[in-house]
Amino acid sequence: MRVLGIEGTAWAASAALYDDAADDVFIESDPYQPDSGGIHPREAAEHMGEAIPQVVSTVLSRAAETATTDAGGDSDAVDHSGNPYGIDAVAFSRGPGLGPCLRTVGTAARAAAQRLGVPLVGVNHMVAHLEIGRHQSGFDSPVCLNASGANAHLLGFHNGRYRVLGETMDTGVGNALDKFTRHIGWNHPGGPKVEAAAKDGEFIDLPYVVKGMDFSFSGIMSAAKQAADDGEAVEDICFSLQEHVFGMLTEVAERALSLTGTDELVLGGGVGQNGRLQEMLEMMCEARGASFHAPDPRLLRDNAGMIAVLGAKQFAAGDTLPIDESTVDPNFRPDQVPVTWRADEPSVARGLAAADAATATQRGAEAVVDELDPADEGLSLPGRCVRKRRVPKAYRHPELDETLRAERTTAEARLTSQARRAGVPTPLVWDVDTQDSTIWFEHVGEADLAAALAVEPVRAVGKHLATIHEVGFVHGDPTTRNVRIGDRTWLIDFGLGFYTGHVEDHAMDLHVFRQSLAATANDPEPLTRAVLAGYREVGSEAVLDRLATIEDRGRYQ
Ligand SMILES: C[C@@H](O)[C@H](NC(=O)OP(=O)(O)OC[C@H]1O[C@@H](n2cnc3c(N)ncnc32)[C@H](O)[C@@H]1O)C(=O)O
Ligand SMILES: [Fe+2]
Repeated sequence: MRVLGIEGTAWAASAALYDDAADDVFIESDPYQPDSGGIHPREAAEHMGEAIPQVVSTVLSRAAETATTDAGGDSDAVDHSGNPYGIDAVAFSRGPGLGPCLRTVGTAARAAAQRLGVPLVGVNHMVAHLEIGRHQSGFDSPVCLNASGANAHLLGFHNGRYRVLGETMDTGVGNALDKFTRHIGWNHPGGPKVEAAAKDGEFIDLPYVVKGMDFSFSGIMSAAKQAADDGEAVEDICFSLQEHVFGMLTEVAERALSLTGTDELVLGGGVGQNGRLQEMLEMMCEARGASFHAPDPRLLRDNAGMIAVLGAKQFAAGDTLPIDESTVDPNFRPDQVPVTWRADEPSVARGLAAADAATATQRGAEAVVDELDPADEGLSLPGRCVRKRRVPKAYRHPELDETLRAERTTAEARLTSQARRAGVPTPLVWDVDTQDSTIWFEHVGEADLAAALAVEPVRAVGKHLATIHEVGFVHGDPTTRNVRIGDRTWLIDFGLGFYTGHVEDHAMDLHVFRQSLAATANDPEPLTRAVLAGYREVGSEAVLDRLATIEDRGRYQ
C-alpha cells in the first residue's frame, strides 16, 4: 500500500510517500521562515499556498518512478488504482494548527484525492507525532511524550483512545522557548538557538511547576525574560531553561510510566530533536529499566512522513473521510480521535496489576519505598514500617535535584501530618531525615487504589481532597497510585502539596485525580461521579464549577 501524505499545520509545507511493503518514507519539505519574530499566520498560509503544490509534485514524480521500479519492469504487477503512481490514499493533517494554513492544505489534499481517484484520510497531527515513534520502535503500548511547538502532553492508549495523561496548562513547550528567544531578538525557530547557546551556560534558579502529570511554563518564561532584562548572561538563561523545562517533562514522563505500570516511552514533536531532552529521557528510562525510543530528527519535526504512515494505518482500518465531511479543525485534540487502527490492542495500563504485585520494593516516580524491620533501622516501633527515600535523579541538574528532593521531603512530612490532624487517614510519620531525603512511615493499607479501582474508595478520595482544601492546602499529585486502600482509604505522597486558598489550585487537584482515573479505569464514568459526590460532601461548589471550566479549556473527555 502506498499513501501520499500532506502536512502544513504551521511552518512545514511537506509532502511524503509512504510505501508499507518497503516501510520506506520519502519526504519533501519546504519550511516557512519568517524574516523576523515568530510565525505570522497569514504569511504562513501564503507560504503553504505556494509551496504545497511544489512538494506534492516532487513526491508524485518520485511515486511515478518507484511505481514502475517496484514492479520490476512488469507494470501489470502494480495496482495503479486509476492513477499512474500506485497511490492508494491521500492523508492530510486535519488539525490542530493555524486555521488559514490548515484550510489551504485541506483544499490541496481534497484536490489530490479527487485527481488520483483515491480516498481521503484525515489525520490528527498530534497523534501522528506519537504514532511515528510507536511505529518505528515496535513497542506494544507505550507512554508517548509529545514535545512540539504548540503542544506538550503525555498520551497513552486506553479504552479505544489516546488519553491525555498530562499536559501543559498554558503554552506548548516549543512556543514557550520561542517566546523567550523572540524577547531577546532572535528569530523563529528559537529552540535550536537555545540549545546551541546552552552549551556554554551555567545554572541559575528558575521556577519549576509540575502538578501531578500536568505542568506549566508561564512562570518560568516570565522569569527568563526578566532575567534577560536584568542583564543575566543569555547562555546561562538558555542552559537553565533547558534544565528546568526538560527536567519537568522528564519528571512527568516518569510519573506516567509509574502510574500506568508501563516500561516503554516514545518521544515525538519538534522539541524532541533537542539533544539534552533526549539525554534526560534516556537516562530516566535506563534508571528504571524502561525502553526509550526517539525517532530520527526528520520524523520528529513537522513532516508529512508521519502523516502518511498514520494515514496508511487508518486507511487499512477503513478509516477514510468523505470529501463533504473533511473540514479542518484548528483545535482538534488527540483524545477526540477514535483509534480505529488499534481496535483490540492492549491498554497503556496493561501492566498495572502485575507491576503492583511484583516486589516488596516499590519504585515510584521519584522515590524508592521499602518495607523494613524497624529494629534494623534502630527504631522501636509498634507496627510495620516503610522507608521512603527520594533518590537522586541522574538526569536532573544536581542543584535542581537537591532543591526539589529537600523541598518535597519537607512538604511531605508536614502535610501528611497536617492532613491527619484534619481527619484524613494518612500514615503516621515516624522519622524524617531531610539531609538524606528519607521519611519513615507507618505501613498502611493492602494495595494501591490503582490496582483495585472501586467506587467507594474513590468517593472517599473526593471527600479527603475537599477536607484538606478546606484546611488550606492541596495534595499536588492525587493519582490512583497515591491512594492506599484497605479497611480505610489513605492518602499518601504529599510531596508536591502546598498551601493555597485559590479555587484554581483546588480544582486542579481534583482534575489531576480525574485524569488518572480516565487513564487507568475500564469504566471511568461511575468513578468520576463518585469523586465529585465525595467532594461535594465537604467541599465548595465553586471548586466544582472551576473544575468544569478547567476541563472545558482542554475539552477533556
Ligand atoms: C500544531 C502543529 O503545527 C505544531 N507543530 C510545530 O510546532 O512544529 P514542530 O516541528 O512539532 O515543533 C517546532 C518547535 O520545535 C522547536 N525546536 C526545534 N528544534 C529544537 C531544538 N533543538 N531544541 C529545542 N526546540 C527545538 C522549535 O523552536 C519550535 O518551537 C505542534 O505539533 O504543536
Ligand atoms: Fe508538530
